[in-house]
Amino acid sequence: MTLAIMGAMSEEIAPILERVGEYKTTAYAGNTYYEASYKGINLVIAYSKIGKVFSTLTATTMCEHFGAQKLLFSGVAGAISPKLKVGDLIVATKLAQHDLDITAFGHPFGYVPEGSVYVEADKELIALSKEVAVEMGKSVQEGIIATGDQFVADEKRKNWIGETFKADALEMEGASVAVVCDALDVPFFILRAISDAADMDASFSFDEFLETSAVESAEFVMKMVDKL
Ligand SMILES: Nc1ncnc2c(CN3C[C@H](CCSCCOCCO)[C@@H](O)C3)c[nH]c12
Repeated sequence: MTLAIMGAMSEEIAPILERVGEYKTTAYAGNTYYEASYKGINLVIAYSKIGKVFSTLTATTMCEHFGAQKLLFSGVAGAISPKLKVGDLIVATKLAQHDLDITAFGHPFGYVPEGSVYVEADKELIALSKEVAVEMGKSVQEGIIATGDQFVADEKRKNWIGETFKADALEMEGASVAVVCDALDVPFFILRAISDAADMDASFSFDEFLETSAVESAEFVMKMVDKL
């Protein structure tokens, strides 16, 4: 089985590469892909670079060019739910694009014809994450994640996203990865560790907690890989 492990920033996959140890590096389509054999599983690892377009390219490449049959995303996110604090983990049950807007034609935010506002993550992988959470003694929240091509650092915008999509966290890649994997029939799982509260202090919090939150998420994802 070929398994894709994806992040958006180098800091999000660095802990994965460190854990894997040895890997083959391939330059392809403006990005770098790392392949490794890990406990009998062929891994393809990459960070996409920031945003929905780059993450669409990487997720598609991992599936179509490297033959990934499942995709796990590990990274950080901004909290919307007040229950989510820095370092907390959230598993996406479904994801939406908060900056997709043709409401001028009467459609809901996040919707375009022949699409859907939400894309649901793989239930088996979510169930596996619940097992890992118990084994690790970690409380992992499940919720809706909203994705957009903006680093959100504004209480008003954050709350609008939360109310409009009933979202618990926000980031910049998950929903585009979801659309790709859903279209290609590749089971996917999106895990994020909170790095900030998407408010006026977000950029400072993000800078402070990116690395530690990225490790939190990566360690959890690798425990899932160990059980696949
Ligand atoms: N509040 C927030 N709003 C939106 N997304 C997030 C995320 C999730 N990731 C982090 C990263 C955004 C960082 S852009 C700045 C990078 O600086 C690079 C050096 O200048 C992008 O890949 C999405 C954490 N907090 C967020």
